Amino acid sequence: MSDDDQKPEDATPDGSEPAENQPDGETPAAGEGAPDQAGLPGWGSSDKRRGRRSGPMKKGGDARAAKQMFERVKTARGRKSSSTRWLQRQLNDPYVKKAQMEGYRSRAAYKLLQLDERFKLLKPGMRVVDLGSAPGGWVQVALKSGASEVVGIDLLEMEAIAGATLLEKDFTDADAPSLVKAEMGGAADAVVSDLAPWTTGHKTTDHLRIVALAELAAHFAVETLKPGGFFIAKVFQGGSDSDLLNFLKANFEKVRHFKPDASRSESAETFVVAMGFKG
Ligand SMILES: C[S@@+](CC[C@H](N)C(=O)[O-])C[C@H]1O[C@@H](n2cnc3c(N)ncnc32)[C@H](O)[C@@H]1O
Repeated sequence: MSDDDQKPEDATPDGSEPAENQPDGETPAAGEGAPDQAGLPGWGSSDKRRGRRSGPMKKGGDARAAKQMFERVKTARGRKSSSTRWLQRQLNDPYVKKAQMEGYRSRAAYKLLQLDERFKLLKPGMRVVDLGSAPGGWVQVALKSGASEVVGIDLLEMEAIAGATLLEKDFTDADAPSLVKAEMGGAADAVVSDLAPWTTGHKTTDHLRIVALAELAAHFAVETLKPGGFFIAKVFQGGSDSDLLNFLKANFEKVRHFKPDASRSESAETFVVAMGFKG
């Protein structure tokens, strides 16, 4: 695989963060346009979002506002310090604010937008499968790009999005791929996967779990895509996923790695993008 597209400054080593019991690299945006976090099982409990460092404070008014937020967070009773760190990071994350302002359900939306900006993937009329779709940021991006059909699947319940079919199901269930295909009712132009297991903080374990999901997604893509279609999957940097890469290279014209700016630099996540499905 060519790493031409990999930004070296983002190549943080795995395990640079303390143990976290949360899907790596993404959390839903709070506030307007975002689902009520408490209403999302798994995502809803801030106790599950642990161990993140906050970003740097901004100068001027933003800094004052951030400090007020920080103090409010700091003095909250009964909240674990890990939850306070998560909340503090959320409050200071520019992509969380942008998602709230622009009506995206998650800051993850900007990852797909930036992947699309880099590789020019999404086109009007496309049929898109979104694996690990909750709370729905990528679904929104696909629909905004003019997708004619979007089918999303997630372990978590998702609030409906007009124009999309959303399945609440474990994608690793034996019948999940056929259910998604049945909902599509035909071949797809794109299979995108932001699937992220809860991380344990153990580098090797986390890497193996995310690669297993990415491999499952890749095999599904090869069974589902039209010739010329594309596949995106979240993976972790710094591990050996040569089986996945060899599989993608054998089935697609071009395979690249790319870490969008919206992917936090301290997160080990990156994305593999496979274009031009050979059919
Ligand atoms: C990073 S989040 C996805 C964010 C989404 N792309 C967005 O834009 O809102 C990862 C999602 O993968 C889901 N997930 C993890 N393992 C899964 C599985 N086995 N089956 C279905 N969904 C899974 C999690 O529930 C979580 O919602």
